[in-house]
Amino acid sequence: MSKAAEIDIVSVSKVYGTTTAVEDISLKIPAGTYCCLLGPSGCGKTSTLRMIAGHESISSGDVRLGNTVVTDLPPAKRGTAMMFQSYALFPHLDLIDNVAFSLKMKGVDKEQRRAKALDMLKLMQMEAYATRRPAQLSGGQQQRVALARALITDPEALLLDEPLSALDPFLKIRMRAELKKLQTSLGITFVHVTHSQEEAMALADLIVVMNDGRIEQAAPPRDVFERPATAFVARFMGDHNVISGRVTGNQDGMVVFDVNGGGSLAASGKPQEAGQPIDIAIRTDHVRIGAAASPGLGFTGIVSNIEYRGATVKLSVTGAGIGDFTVIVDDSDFFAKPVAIGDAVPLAWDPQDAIVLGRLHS
Ligand SMILES: Nc1ncnc2c1ncn2[C@@H]1O[C@H](COP(=O)(O)OP(=O)(O)OP(=O)(O)O)[C@@H](O)[C@H]1O
Repeated sequence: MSKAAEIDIVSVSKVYGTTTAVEDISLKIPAGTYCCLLGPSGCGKTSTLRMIAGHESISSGDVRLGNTVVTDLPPAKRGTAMMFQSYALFPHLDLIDNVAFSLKMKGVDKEQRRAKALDMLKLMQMEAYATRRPAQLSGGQQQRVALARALITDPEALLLDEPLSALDPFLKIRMRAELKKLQTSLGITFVHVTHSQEEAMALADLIVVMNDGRIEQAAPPRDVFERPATAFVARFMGDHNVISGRVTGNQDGMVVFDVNGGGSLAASGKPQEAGQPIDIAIRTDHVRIGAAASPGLGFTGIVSNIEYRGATVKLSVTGAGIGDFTVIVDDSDFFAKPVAIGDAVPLAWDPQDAIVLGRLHS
């Protein structure tokens, strides 16, 4: 196996006619990282992946793989391999010939390429199916063959475009674990495009959250979840309340702000100028039912919905200019002191749990 390479994306943009799909992004993906490009449909993640692969031209900027600038190199000369969403297997070829295909293109002789293809099928535990055709395989097996085919060139980086989206939910979780294991054992750089935050959290060493052609945050999963950089990231990752308002002052290391059309709250963050717009995030599971310890660290709202989820209960609350606030409480806490729809409940949180968010697009 070849070694992993760092991928360095330097001020890269992609313009299709009048659409800017990717706008001046810079990103370093360290060698051997499992990186997930995460974001909603149309945010530019596939375009970014295809520019790394060389399947899409780069409108401006550079991509470097290891020490080589690959911006103008064709896909086969980059040291990357791509696995497509649909797997793109050839229906008329058996698995050996499917896997051996790129070696055939490179002019490797038949015996040698078939032997290597069999090795790759062994790596993916598919050697018993070597003479079958793709249509005779399950979705998960087809995916393994597609992986074998991508890995046969000993790439320094494997690029995966929504690799799990064609699988049923059960298989998705199983293949997710297999992808992670494969990346760990090969040690090469993986870049995996997904719109599922759950998938990205489960797999990635580095999550790159994209929105509207730009990078909102690039950080390890726990940082992205615990310290979302922007309101977009907090909302996209889920399990956070985002509250917007305008700064009124700074007190005791807290920024004090008026909620749009509501009361006054405080959040941990650097001092800000009065009148500035502000967004803060509070994790839904870090909110308590009870009185706030000091002003600005809670509000009283009306329960608008209650959902039982087994281990937890989800409360929807409105109040103090906050239209839609979610509280996740442990089932035992909830049932020890249940509340009902229409009840007024005091909610509170600790100072460090109200985080001031950055504003990328303002
Ligand atoms: N070949 C193309 N020609 C014109 N516009 C394109 C082309 N490919 C992508 N786009 C546009 O560029 C933007 C980003 O697309 P891209 O496929 O990179 O996003 P994505 O985040 O991968 O979305 P999805 O998850 O839906 O694949 C979108 O607005 C899309 O319509």
